[in-house]
Amino acid sequence: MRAVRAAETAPTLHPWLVHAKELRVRAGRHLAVDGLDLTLTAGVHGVLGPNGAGKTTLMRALSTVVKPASGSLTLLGAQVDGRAGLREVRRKLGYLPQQFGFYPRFTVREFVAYLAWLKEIPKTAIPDAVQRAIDRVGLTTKADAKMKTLSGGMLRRAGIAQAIVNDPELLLLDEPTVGLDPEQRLDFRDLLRDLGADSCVTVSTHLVEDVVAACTDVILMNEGRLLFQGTPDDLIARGGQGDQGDSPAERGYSALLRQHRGNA
Ligand SMILES: Nc1ncnc2c1ncn2[C@@H]1O[C@H](COP(=O)(O)OP(=O)(O)OP(=O)(O)O)[C@@H](O)[C@H]1O
Repeated sequence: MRAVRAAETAPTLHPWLVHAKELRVRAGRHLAVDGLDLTLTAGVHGVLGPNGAGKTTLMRALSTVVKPASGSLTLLGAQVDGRAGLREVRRKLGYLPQQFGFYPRFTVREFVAYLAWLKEIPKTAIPDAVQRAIDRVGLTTKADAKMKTLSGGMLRRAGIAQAIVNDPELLLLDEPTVGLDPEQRLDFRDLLRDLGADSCVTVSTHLVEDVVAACTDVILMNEGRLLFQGTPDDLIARGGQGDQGDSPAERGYSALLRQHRGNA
C-alpha cells in the first residue's frame, strides 16, 4: 500500500477566493477581458469602468458562465479550465446577471425556490432559505406576487434574492442597483456590507458613490485590463481639483482614466 503524505490529506488552503492571471475572455469575437491579473479575498469589491471596459464579461467568467480563452482562473480554490469539476464551485456561487430570465407566472417565492433547488440546497432547508433571502432584499410583502407584476426595482431585488439564497461564498452582482429607488439603494448598501463580512462579493456598477459607501475595495477596469485596485480612500486620493466629477471619488475615477489614456 502506498504511504499517504500529510500534504495530501491537509485541507486545501487558498488565500485568494478569486485568482486570475493573464485572464483572457471573449465576448463574441472580441477579447473583452484581455490579460487581467486580479486577486480577491472576502469583502465587497466594486468593479468600475467605462462602457465596454469588460466588467460584464469578467462577471460572466467569474460565474463560470463563459470559459476563459486563455490564462488561469481559480475560484474558491478550484481551477476553472472548462472541464468537469465545476459543480462544487457552482453550488457556492451566487450570480445576478445584468439581464436575467424567469417564468413570469412564477411568484417571487417560487422563483427563488427554483434557484435554491438548482443550487442543491437540501429540500427541507429550502423554505426557510427562500424566506430569509426574500426578507433580506425587502420583498416580504411581495413574496407571493407573480414576477410579471413586479416593478423594475422589485424585479432587481428578486434577482438579488435568488443570488443570495444559498449564502454564497462568492457573490457576483452585475449592476444590482439599476432601478432601485434612493431608499432601497441605501438598504442595499447595508446588505452588501453584511454579505461582505464573510464572503467575497463582487459588484459591477457605474455608481462611484455606491462603491465608496459600501465597498472595501475598488477595482477599475479599462479595455479588458485592471487599471487600479485599492481602497475607496486610495481612489479618492488620486483625484485633484481639476479633475471631472461631482465628488472626490468621481474625481479620482476620472484622474485614473485620464492618466491611463495619457500614457497609452
Ligand atoms: N456578443 C458580443 N459580440 C461582440 N462583442 C461584444 C459582445 N458582447 C460584448 N462585446 C464587446 O466586448 C466589450 C466589453 O463588453 P462588456 O459588456 O463586458 O463591458 P462592460 O464594461 O460591462 O460595459 P457596460 O458598462 O456598457 O455594461 C465591449 O467592447 C463590447 O462591445
